[in-house]
Amino acid sequence: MQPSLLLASRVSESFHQRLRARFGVIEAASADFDAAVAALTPELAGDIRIVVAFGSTRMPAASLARLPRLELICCLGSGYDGIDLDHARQRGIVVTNSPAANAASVADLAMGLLISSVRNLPAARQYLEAGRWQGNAGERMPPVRGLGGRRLGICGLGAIGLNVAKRAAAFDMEVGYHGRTARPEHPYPYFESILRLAEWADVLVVCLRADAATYHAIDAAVLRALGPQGFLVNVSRGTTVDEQVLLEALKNGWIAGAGLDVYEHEPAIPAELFRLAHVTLTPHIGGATLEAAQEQEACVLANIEAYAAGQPPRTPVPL
Ligand SMILES: O=C(O)C(=O)CO
Repeated sequence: MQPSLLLASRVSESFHQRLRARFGVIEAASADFDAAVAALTPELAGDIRIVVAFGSTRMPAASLARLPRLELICCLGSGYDGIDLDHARQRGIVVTNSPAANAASVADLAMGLLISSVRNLPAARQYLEAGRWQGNAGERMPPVRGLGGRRLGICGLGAIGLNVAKRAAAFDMEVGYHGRTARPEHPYPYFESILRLAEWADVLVVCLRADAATYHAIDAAVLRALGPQGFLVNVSRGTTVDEQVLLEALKNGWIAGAGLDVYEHEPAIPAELFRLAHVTLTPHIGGATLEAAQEQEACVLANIEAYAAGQPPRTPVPL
């Protein structure tokens, strides 16, 4: 009998077919992992050896415990913060991610959010909708400072951060960064803390891995240091930013605006954010390009094939 695999996130048809060729694929009956696991009969749950899902899928110990023969969790994407890693470690469950597979895609979106923020795209649309664009010589939206020459502070110079830096250079921006360690092999100035980076930068782009060390790394002090002309873009995880403090900052003009793809309690978004015209919001679509999906799925397949052949996983995450 083929080992069972629980597919908890949407994937391409070709990937689905390849999984079906080797495993008994059980599709999650709900977009919520807990509900999907709760909906399985004990027999089905007892057969599952592999879970494939986006790494932001919340997989708490209580649900993982209902899969007693689980051996491998493969994350589509770079993050794996949704998984109770202590539980995985204690049970010897191997966890893999797809490092760098979606870095270009996420960096593209970061630039999109950056341009949208700096050039006021949500407000521009509202301006049109309100019928304020009248005649050729009529009222125009006030000019703003362009991107060229602005200082871009990257929090986290991993694969995504490096792709952001490359794109920013094409926009004639100055790049600096903060990360766990300095990376002298890259030409950008290193700042010893996010606070120092925020003092220097006009725009902060957050590309941090979510863990205990980066929880609420963007706090009141950082936002105040970024200042009333500054913008925040977050394409990493919502937990890296204190969302309540960010709301205060946006409402009270501590910063000029924000572009957000990720939220602290996804998929819930504070309703107040929708009322702010200087905020661009997207529903965690950083990695949602066909190219990224293809690379992520190839990486998951390589890990699953190694597992099926009794070999070490290709891209395990540290447990
Ligand atoms: O790679 C990931 O984990 C993502 O969430 C991309 O947005």
